Amino acid sequence: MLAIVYVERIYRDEPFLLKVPEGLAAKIQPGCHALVSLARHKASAYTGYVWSLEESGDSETEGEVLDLLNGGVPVLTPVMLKLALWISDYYAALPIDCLSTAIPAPLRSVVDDVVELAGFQLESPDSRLKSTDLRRSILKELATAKRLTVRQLRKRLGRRELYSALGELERAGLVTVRKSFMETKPRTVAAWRLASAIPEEPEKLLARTSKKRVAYELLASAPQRLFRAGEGGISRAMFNGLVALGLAEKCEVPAPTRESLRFEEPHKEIASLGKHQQIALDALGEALRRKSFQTLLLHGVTGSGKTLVYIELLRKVLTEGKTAIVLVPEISLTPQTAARFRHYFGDDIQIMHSAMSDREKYDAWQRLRQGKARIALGARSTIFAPLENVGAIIVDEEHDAAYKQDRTPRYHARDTAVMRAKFENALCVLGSATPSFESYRNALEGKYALLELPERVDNARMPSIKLVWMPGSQRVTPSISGALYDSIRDRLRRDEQVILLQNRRGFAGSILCFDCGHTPQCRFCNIPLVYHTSDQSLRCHYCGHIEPFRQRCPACKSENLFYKSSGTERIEEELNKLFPGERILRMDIDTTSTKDAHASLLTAFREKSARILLGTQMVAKGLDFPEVTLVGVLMADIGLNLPDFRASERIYSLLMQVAGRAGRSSMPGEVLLQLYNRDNELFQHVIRADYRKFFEAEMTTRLELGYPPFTRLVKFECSSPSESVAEKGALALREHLRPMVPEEFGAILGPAPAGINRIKGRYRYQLILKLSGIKLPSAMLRQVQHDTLSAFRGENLVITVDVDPQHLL
Ligand SMILES: Nc1ncnc2c1ncn2[C@@H]1O[C@H](COP(=O)(O)OP(=O)(O)OP(=O)(O)O)[C@@H](O)[C@H]1O
Ligand SMILES: [Zn+2]
Repeated sequence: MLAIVYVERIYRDEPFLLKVPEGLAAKIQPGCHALVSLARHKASAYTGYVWSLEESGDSETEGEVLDLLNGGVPVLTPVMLKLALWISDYYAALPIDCLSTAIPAPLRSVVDDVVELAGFQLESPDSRLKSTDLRRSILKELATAKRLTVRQLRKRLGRRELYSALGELERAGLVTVRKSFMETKPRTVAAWRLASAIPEEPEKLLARTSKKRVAYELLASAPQRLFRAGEGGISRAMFNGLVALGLAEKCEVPAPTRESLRFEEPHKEIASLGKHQQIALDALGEALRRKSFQTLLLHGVTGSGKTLVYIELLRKVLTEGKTAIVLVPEISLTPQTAARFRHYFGDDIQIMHSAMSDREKYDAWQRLRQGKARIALGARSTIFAPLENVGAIIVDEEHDAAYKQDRTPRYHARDTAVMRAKFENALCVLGSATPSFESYRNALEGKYALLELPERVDNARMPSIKLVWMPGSQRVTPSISGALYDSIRDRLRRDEQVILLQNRRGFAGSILCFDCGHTPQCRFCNIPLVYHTSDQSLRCHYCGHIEPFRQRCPACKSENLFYKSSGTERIEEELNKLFPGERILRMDIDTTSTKDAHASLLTAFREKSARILLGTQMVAKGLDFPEVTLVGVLMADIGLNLPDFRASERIYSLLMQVAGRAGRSSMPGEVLLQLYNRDNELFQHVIRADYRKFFEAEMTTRLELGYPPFTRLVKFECSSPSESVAEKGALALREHLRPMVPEEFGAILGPAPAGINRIKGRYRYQLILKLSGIKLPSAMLRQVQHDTLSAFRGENLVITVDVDPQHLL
């Protein structure tokens, strides 16, 4: 028998044709993780993934399969194999990179696994499995050494069929094979609760004002509950002091996993679905019953109750005996959503968190693989959850750019979700208040079914949105207008809550005039120019056009220019002056870098220990706080400075998302957008909050300028420590590309320096290939890459290819 295997660490497109030894022939299957030896690389063993199997023929083999890992159980289902190869083909990445991306790292490395003799043996080994030399030797080694790593066993017994033998022994209950993980975290932590038998008159033991009394009162307030050090501000020493007095007892509890240190929210019972929710759910139920692949776009305004529709759909999916995947842009930003899912599905849902340890990732994977959890919820890579019999894949906030992976393979999880649903014969549900143009266009053209939730649930109304034109407004501080100040003050008087967004998205080095609001643009591309300090120039990062810059606004000659985003910290100071004594929660990269900082900030806001939440983009997504009645955005138009044709789409969606945080209950919401470019048509669309109109207007521009979704883009990036090599590489690449792109089907733009033109000591130049109506086969794209590189051997040139880039910077 022969196996076709993609091998790790070998960078070639084609799989290897390998011999399968007799002993493995009965067990090997497509999707198995295999240990292999290659004829041309005798010295070391490699691992790889079995793609398919063939009868032996005359074809020449390139090595052989030595063994099967993971107990011979395939790590990739047939659908996953297909999906990985689709990613490879569509995103022009090596198949092996795509296959290994689909499997979590802790599963891929096996040499450190620990093998031990099983503790109890009820039957003698011989009655259960055939004894072979290798199996006997393994048992003998373990009898003396007690525990060995696979690496140690390999040294003693050789690697041939070792894993298979271990797998057999493990299945017969004779040995255990465990993953060993470098854990820095303790497995258990101490916790305290009120002692079960308390001495009489406990107060007498405690001085009236002592900290210990505070700690005691905390424990007494919830006698059954376990408290951890730090809770209620009580230290470990203080709790131990109570133990010494006989007032408390100490226990060991399992260390909280990343995911269980989570945001808790009181559950809200919902009597019935709203009218539109019910219509959408009925359509989804109908689609599910058809048992065939379909993509549906759920376009629901903010606060329309999309989450509940997902939950009801998932219930139906589980009832049908199927499994499901739910993707969210980032878990830590949406703890409320995660908490809701967990409430409904408990252990049936496996939440994948980016901060999980290796062990947690491994355990999560096994739970899903073994069907112990039937729903996987997580960010981008959760699209590879090892579930079988998938009934539905839900992509929440499908427009979010976080779904695109920014390293090889540069897949888009939303598009990958659609493909996986197709291979699984499942439903794919894309949800958003502001769908991506790609998805909305597909819906209008009938490729996707369109489901709409045009109203908020529970009689809540959409907030009213007003613009505050900064150049013509009186200001109370440099960043806060009188209008915004008055509104904040009103809310605080009524004891309502406020969310403030310091928008800095996309302020990537372009310039804004404080006086007239002008931003210099490329006259060829209609996108803002980027300021380069090194040579005092403005450059177009799309076409490469350069013009000199003299520190004055080209429109009004003012020198009062804004170059860099002003931070949230400064706004916080301004707010402190305006509202002395008011606690302000600041949420940005600096305040959320520590563990669980997100969850605790949001908890504080929910408990109303603060009424103002100020932050960057992080405050715009998914938050659901009924008492927020005002949303203020500082510099609402800054995103327009992004040298990217998607700038308007992104800023529209950011503003609609953040505006959507206001007025989600019976209290009406108000939104104030402070801006400079009031004339930009975008803001008229924002005020009207009519997505469809905005889409139509923006699509006209896209069509005129030939941008996606009317064309498809491929971005090439050439980087090198030498600027001239990077640039020459890009030029050479362009020459290789030119013959492949007939003029009527596309254009090559650039080379131009990338937005951040030097990262980690490497200069970056980029080329953008714009294709209309054709697709270049990925083999061709890789060939071009390869041919260019071969002329730059030894010059440290790296070329990356990004199909459907989300950012042109
Ligand atoms: N039928 C209903 N009756 C009452 N309340 C509901 C109903 N459906 C959902 N809700 C509540 O309405 C609120 C908004 O729902 P949800 O967060 O799902 O909205 P959404 O559409 O995801 O909005 P966004 O896009 O802004 O995140 C939640 O607090 C939810 O519990
Ligand atoms: Zn240009």
